Order: sequence, then C-alpha cells, then structure tokens
Amino acid sequence: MTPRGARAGEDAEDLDVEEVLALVRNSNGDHLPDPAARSQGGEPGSARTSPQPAPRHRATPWPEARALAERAGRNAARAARRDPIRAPLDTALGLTLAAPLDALTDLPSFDTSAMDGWAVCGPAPWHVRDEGVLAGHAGPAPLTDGEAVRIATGARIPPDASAVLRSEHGRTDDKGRLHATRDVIPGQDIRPRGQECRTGDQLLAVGTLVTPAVLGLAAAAGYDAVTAVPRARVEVLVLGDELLTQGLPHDGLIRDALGPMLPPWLRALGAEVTAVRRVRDDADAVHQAITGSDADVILTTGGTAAGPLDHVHPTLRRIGAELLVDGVQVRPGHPMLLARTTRTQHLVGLPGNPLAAVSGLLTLAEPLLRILAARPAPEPYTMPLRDAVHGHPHDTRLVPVVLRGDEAVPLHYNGPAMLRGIAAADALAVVPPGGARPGQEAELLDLPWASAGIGVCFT
Ligand SMILES: Nc1nc2c(c(=O)[nH]1)N[C@H]1C(S)=C(S)[C@@H](COP(=O)(O)OP(=O)(O)OC[C@H]3O[C@@H](n4cnc5c(N)ncnc54)[C@H](O)[C@@H]3O)O[C@H]1N2
Ligand code: MOO
Repeated sequence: MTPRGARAGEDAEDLDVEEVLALVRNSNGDHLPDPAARSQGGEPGSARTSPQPAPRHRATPWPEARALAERAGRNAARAARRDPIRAPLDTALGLTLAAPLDALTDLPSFDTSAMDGWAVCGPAPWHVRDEGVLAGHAGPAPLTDGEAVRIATGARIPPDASAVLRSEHGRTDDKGRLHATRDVIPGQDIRPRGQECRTGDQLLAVGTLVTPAVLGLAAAAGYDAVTAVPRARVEVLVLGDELLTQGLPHDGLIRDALGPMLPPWLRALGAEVTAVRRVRDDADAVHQAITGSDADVILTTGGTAAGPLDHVHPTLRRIGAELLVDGVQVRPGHPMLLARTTRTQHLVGLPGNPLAAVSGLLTLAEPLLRILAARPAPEPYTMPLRDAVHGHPHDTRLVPVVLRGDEAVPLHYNGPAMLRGIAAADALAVVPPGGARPGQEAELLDLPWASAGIGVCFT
C-alpha cells in the first residue's frame, strides 16, 4: 500500500494549488458570475450567438476526464479572480488559508504555571501566602525569597518565582511552612512566555486546509476569523418527473436518492451548496433553471442520456455551452459530462442512476471543486484486491470496497442503480479495463467520511 495524505514537494498538482491561491491573493475583485457573458451570448463563446449542434465527442478516458476537470477548475479560478474572504472561525472548517496564519500574540502570552501547586521563590522552606493565584487572574504580586503562593494550572507566574512545586510534591510542617519532597529544579513546571511562538511567527502557511486543530490554533493565537479561499457556490438541479421527496415508491414513482446525498457530499468537497432545485422533465424548465443560476458550478442529475426526456444535452447546445467532457470511459456513469456555460461557470451533468451519479461526482465534480477550493490533490494510493473483479472490456470500473487489514474487499450491489454497496464502502476501487485478479493492486478513491470522519468533513 502506498501512503495517503497530501502531496509534498513540487509536483504538478502542488503547482495547480499554488496557482489558484496566487489568483485568489491577487484578485482584482472581478466577481463571479458574469451574467453578461450569458446574455450577450459571448463566452464561452461565440457559440452562444450561433447555437449550432455541437459535435458529439468520443467518450474521454477516465484519467483524462479527471485531468480535464482540474483544468476547467484552473481556468474558472483564473477567469473569476475571486477575492479571499474573512471567515469567522465557526464558518471556516474545510476552507483553505489564503493568507499565512501569523501569531498575533506570544504563546503563551505570559509565564504560565504548568501544574497545580505552589509558585516558590528561593530554597525551601517557604512561607505560604494566604491568597492563591488562579487562571484568569490579573498579575500577582512578586514573590520574595522564602515565599510561596498556591497556584493553579494556567495561572500567571508571580514575578521572581523560581519554580512551581506540584501539589503532590509539597508538605506543610506543623509551623505551616512548605517543604519539597523532592529536588526543585529552577524553572520547573513554568511555561515561559513565547515558548510556542512569538508575535509575528508564521504558524501555518498559505494553502493549509482549515481543520479543527487549525481552528483551535487560530483562536489560541488571537484570531476571530481567518483569511481563506472562498467556497465555490454549487447549485444542484435534480431532474426527473418520476421522483418523490418523501414516503414509499408507488405507481412507477421512486424516491429521489440524490437530493439528500449530494449536498453534504459537496460540502465535504469544500463547496457551498446554494440551492437544491427539483426541475421538471421539460426543455424550457431545464433551460430556465440552468440559465437562471448564478452559481460557480451547476450540478445536474439525470437527463444526460439520449432519451426523449433527456434535456441536458439539448439545453447545453441551445445556450452555446462548450462541452469539455461528453461521456467518460467509466462504468458506471459513462454518460456524465462537463461543460463551460459562461466564462466563469461550469456545469457537471451527473447521470440519473445513483451509483453512476457518484461516479460522476468523483470523476468530474471532485477535481473541479478541489481546484476551486485550492485544496491539494490527495496522494494516490493502492491496495491489493482480496477478490477478482470482473472488468469492462474497454472502460475503467469504479467498484465500492471496504478496507480490511491490508486488502480491499470488493462489495456486491455495485450496479449503476444501486447505493447499497457504496453506503457500506470505505472507498471506490479503480478497476482497469479487463478486470483485476485477486491480489492485484488497485488505486483507491477515498470517500470523505472514511478518511476524515463525518463530523470533521461535513461542515
Ligand atoms: N439508449 C441508451 N440508454 C441509456 C444509456 C445509453 O447509453 N443508451 N445509458 C444508460 C446509462 S449507463 C445511464 S447511467 C442512464 C443515464 O440516464 P440519465 O442521466 O439520462 O438519467 P435518467 O434517464 O433521468 O435516469 C436514469 C435512472 O436513474 C433514476 N434516477 C434519476 N434521478 C434519480 C434520483 N435523483 N434518485 C434516484 N434515481 C434517479 C431514473 O429513475 C432512472 O431509473 O441512461 C441509461 N440509458
Ligand atoms: O454507466 Mo450507467 O452510468 O451504467 O448506469
């Protein structure tokens, strides 16, 4: 198994992230979206003024589709030049720092007791002051030689104290004088001011992902808000007249599985979900929903194939969108697509079959949103498959697996319309055309809840 984690060093992916961060930092305030591009029929292009049917592309190989989605993200970031935001700490989880986190204070900001006990001055025995020092109290009076004062963990050390004696290492004699039961080393159990950092020290670099620990450090260092890359704004359009939002399936109607699944998943990928709209299987309704959106990324579900009610392709042609990916050599999910609808806006079309939609999410939406969020690419990693996996003759397969010890165990119920496998999975195995033997190493795509924990990543 190769290691997981963010890539280090100067590879192409890091440069992508740096490039996006540089764009955010140098932003000129030219905000998204660019409605003029839509109304003038200008960008992405001239195609808007002459809505000719776009030539159908051949399905794109799976790795290339992901690379194209990354490139789309870079182009969108370059075109939009989004300003960094000031994100209050309680909203910043999952963002990427757009400015270094420099300490606004020394840490600790005063000499601090590391233990409950006594601050002492000079050698034992000590006369103990009547009043102790607690955490949060203002500066205590200086100690004189032979004096001690009760002190709590986190309290300010009185000037001229030579050490802290832990409560379990002191005893009081019958005259009320304090003695040490072991040697006292000068400075012991005192955390000196600035031990962790001095004001102005860089604690974290630009590009750092804001984790719960980063939030804690930022607060400790004096921040109420951090400067971060703004979240990409994503609107989800769920197409399909057959979809119910509650109750049991009946009379040929089925429950919408994607409306509940996609928003938290998109948030885990660093996006802000501005709306989830249900759209009728009607050409004008789809057209109106797409052209009326000012999101950075529109995510549609369903309607990507060539049936009579599949309105995504015709709508993209009608608005002169540029199809960047039109079908991918991957199963499930091969009708997925990626289009540029305006200079700064993209549309990811996910197939309606639910596992096919997951495949589209990880193939096209994840790289696009990762670049817009200026997050580093996850380090690719592999594990041996415990069992053989049947392959497609020409296409890559994405197969839900659970990780058991050193092996990835392929799960059943991995058909395009099924979520039973993925709901139990830790990852998706990338199975090359032709399939995989037992023991064969397969690349794994982590699922956000498996790698980061549900409370951490679903902000
Ligand atoms: N003649 C062809 N037909 C189909 C092809 C093809 O290549 N040629 N591809 C098949 C594949 S593969 C897929 S995947 C689907 C993609 O279809 P669409 O993206 O057009 O999706 P729909 O037709 O709208 O729906 C497909 C399927 O999924 C169900 N669905 C849709 N939305 C949801 C939702 N939100 N929650 C749960 N289930 C949903 C829908 O009811 C259909 O059963 O096309 C094949 N056909
Ligand atoms: O590939 Mo479809 O996406 O089989 O369900």
